[in-house]
Amino acid sequence: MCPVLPSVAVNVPWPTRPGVISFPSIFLLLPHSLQPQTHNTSQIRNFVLVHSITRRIIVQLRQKRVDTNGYCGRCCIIRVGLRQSFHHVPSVIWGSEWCLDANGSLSIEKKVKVVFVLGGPGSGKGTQCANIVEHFGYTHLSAGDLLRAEIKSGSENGTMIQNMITEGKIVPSEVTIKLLQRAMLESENDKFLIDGFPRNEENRAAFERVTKIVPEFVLFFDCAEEEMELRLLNRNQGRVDDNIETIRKRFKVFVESSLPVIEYYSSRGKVRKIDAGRSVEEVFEAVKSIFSSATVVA
Ligand SMILES: Nc1ncnc2c1ncn2[C@@H]1O[C@H](COP(=O)(O)OP(=O)(O)O)[C@@H](O)[C@H]1O
Ligand SMILES: Nc1ccn([C@@H]2O[C@H](COP(=O)(O)OP(=O)(O)O)[C@@H](O)[C@H]2O)c(=O)n1
Repeated sequence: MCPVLPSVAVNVPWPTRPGVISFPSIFLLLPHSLQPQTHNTSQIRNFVLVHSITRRIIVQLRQKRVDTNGYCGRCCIIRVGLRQSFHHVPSVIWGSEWCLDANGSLSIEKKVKVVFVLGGPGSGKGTQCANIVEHFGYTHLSAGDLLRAEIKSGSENGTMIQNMITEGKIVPSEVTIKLLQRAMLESENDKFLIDGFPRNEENRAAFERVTKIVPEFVLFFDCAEEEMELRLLNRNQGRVDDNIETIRKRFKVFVESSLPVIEYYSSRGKVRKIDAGRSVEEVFEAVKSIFSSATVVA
């Protein structure tokens, strides 16, 4: 019999340490027979730790039949926090790293390496990211793709996101950052190309404040507007924003809001600028040399 999980409202706090996605609220899934008030944690052998209880996780738990050691029936979820009680916690569950935080509470920690991929609309970010994924083992997270998927999912923010994209405007950081964080946590990889983000100062500052992640470097695809316009008009992906009116708005937003972000990182020596007006192959040659030397340095 599969465990029956109670629904739990979880308030997941923002992470607090540099380069680490940390969720101090850890939940222990236990067979009902081991109630929190009565159990001796050293006896617990049959459990799953999860960072937050989402519908997706509940479905996964049910499918995985976590109750594998002969326990059956109801399960309960308790919040735990004592370091000494959990010395026998296995180190890896579902590909995430687990450890104790500075306060001695259990947390999921996932150290991640991030490269921001920036450039005007149509500069070739997505095209080159696909190549980088293939050659350098990164996971590609396109902020635009995540936002479009959110619209499709029927999310309560869907209409707002749809309107912003149609107008070429930038979606509030909170929404985009949550999508990026979720995607990073759900991935088993620890190296991410974040494409099309941060797109303005608010995106940049909020991401840094919330995740404490500092990018390894920023890949900047520099391309003339005329070339980008031609590429977008020929992109042919049925996007609502690839029409001349919205394209012009996006160019304006790029110059006014995104270029200052690139300048910010440039003043900190983080920007690797590439002439993106050349052929896909030539651009990728330049990209390769940047990633090859970044790998050597790391
Ligand atoms: N170097 C290039 N030369 C010509 N066309 C390109 C080049 N890079 C990308 N494209 C094409 O231009 C369009 C926009 O590229 P894309 O990678 O989607 O840009 P972005 O992600 O920056 O908006 C796509 O149709 C793509 O096939
Ligand atoms: N950080 C981001 C990235 C994209 N977006 C929205 O998504 C649209 C498409 O972004 P995209 O990165 O997929 O495509 P390009 O404009 O780079 O071609 C943008 O014009 C914004 O409306 C956003 O609001 N915030």
